[in-house]
Amino acid sequence: MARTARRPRRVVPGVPVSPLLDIRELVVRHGPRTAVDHVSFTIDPGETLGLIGPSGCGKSSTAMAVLQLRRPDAGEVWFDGQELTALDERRLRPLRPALQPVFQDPYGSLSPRHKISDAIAEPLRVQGSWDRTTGPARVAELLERVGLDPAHGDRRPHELSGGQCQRAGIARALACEPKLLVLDEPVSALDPSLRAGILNLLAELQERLGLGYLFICHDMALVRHFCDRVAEMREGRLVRTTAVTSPSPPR
Ligand SMILES: Nc1ncnc2c1ncn2[C@@H]1O[C@H](COP(=O)(O)OP(=O)(O)OP(=O)(O)O)[C@@H](O)[C@H]1O
Repeated sequence: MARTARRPRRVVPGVPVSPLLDIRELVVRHGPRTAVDHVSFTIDPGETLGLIGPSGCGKSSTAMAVLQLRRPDAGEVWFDGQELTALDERRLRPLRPALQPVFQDPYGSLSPRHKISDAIAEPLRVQGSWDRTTGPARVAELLERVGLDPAHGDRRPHELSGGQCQRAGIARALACEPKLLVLDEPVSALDPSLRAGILNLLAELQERLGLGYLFICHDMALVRHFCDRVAEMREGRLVRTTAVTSPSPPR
């Protein structure tokens, strides 16, 4: 894998940073099975926390609860100073755009029937920020921001490569002006030659926009390469959280 820029976070000494995301004693059950068992962690603005562990240890269940796509069975999710777990759906709705997922399967995250430009415009329409005059230029700007030609907006997902499609998915997430991206194995389905490009894009967006990332992954080398801290899960529990002190050597 080509070298990916992991830049040190801009932290002003002596100035405390309030966490963007604060997960407290999170519990998610699927029927009798406890998938997430009293998990706690924080993510600061501009920070990347890697969440790693074997298949079935509860990473995606944690992600779904963070996104509030699955309400947890116990525990608290605090985001940007608000307790999401205390809000009903009506009060949660305006906060949802700030928490955006990017999933593993780039084709599965976009409707096969719709043009890429429509997929990116949809969150703008839903939020009521779509304007027929300025909207298309905003979509073009988002496509350019993720390294796509605005002409790609006229294509459908199957007419793009996996890497281009993942970039379009990221553009759609950015349309919501998020503060946190939940990246669930965002490069695992991609050809290794495309992975560094997506990771570099994510690093650049984080630098520019100060986004927090929850980066879910199976691959410890990749997590150490890309993240500021690493949280390890086993059988639903968080077994350790460690800071990544120095970037892994180039391969
Ligand atoms: N909708 C569901 N219904 C029932 N059980 C589920 C459901 N989703 C997950 N599980 C179970 O909960 C446990 C945790 O699954 P989860 O998908 O969160 O783990 P994961 O670490 O993300 O796994 P992977 O890396 O394979 O995606 C597993 O035992 C899984 O079988």
